[in-house]
Amino acid sequence: MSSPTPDVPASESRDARTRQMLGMKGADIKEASIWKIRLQLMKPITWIPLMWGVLCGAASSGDFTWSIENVLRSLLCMLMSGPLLTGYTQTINDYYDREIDAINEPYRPIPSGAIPLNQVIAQIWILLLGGIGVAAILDITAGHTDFIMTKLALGGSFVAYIYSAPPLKLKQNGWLGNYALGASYIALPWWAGHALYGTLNWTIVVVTLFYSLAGLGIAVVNDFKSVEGDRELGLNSLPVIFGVQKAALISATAIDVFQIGIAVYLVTVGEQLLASLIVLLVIPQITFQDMYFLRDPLKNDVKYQASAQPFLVIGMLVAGIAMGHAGI
Ligand SMILES: C/C(=C\COP(=O)(O)OP(=O)(O)O)CCC[C@H](C)CCC[C@H](C)CCCC(C)C
Repeated sequence: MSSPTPDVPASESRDARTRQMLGMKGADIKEASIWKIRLQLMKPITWIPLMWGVLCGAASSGDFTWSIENVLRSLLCMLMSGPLLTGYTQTINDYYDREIDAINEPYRPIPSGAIPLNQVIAQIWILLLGGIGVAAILDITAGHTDFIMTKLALGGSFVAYIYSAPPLKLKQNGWLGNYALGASYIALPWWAGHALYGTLNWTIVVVTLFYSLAGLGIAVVNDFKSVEGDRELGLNSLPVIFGVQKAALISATAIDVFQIGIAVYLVTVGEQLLASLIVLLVIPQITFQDMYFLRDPLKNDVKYQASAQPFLVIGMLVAGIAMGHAGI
């Protein structure tokens, strides 16, 4: 084990290492193995929502049963959506952001020169092909003749590409970029989980795209950390377009209204009990918005996410179970 950098306190150095392993911001560490650098590029912390989305989809299919085979297939699907395809997404995002990062976060793996560009490109291809390959394996083992998992993996990878790469670079547009983010964290893995066990249908597609508008609200919360930089670089995030306070209100409204919208929909399909549970799970989120986020979005964005998000993600699973139960 290497010792902490001499002029940095041990606890700070440990914190930087943990941040590096998870791919969080503030991972400013000088010496690390190339594998840790590769992992840092893949930002493991961001895999979690996409892996969770697969569970929600499996639940909404109504056809998941607890067998070793099904558990293994779920794990394979999570490997595809998390480490492989989200890892690809994050690596390609850092690749196309390398010039901006050289100004804002020069210690990141690419601008700091910790990994050569040709190795980054190789990593992008390996993760992309790995993700598509696993999707094809899932299709073959599930007997899908329409190769739905492969199509979803290809579609998701394409969205990830246009999110980060010019000329479209969706992330430059506050609405489009954040909706793409919301949909890829809620709808896409949900469809994958659903299609793995059942048949993906238009109702599930439309309902989860509606749910993704709550994801848009969540994605906006992440824009408060970089308002000044985004303004200077011409990135039209919602806080840049509307100002901090109004953008926070839009974000909180989207988060609450679209979750409640899902609860209303569930009532219409006869799932009153689980719909009420979703409404109950929105209440603490509103409380944290009032306590932290709306009072000072710039200071409390991370604290708000950490406090409120668990209630949103539990609500997603409840919605998945309700849809499965209603036979949608
Ligand atoms: C790169 C992403 C977010 C980072 O954005 P940003 O540049 O603002 O953040 P940094 O400050 O950290 O640089 C995520 C983008 C997600 C993308 C729109 C689509 C992802 C697609 C899925 C990975 C595909 C999954 C398909 C599967 C489940 C079938």
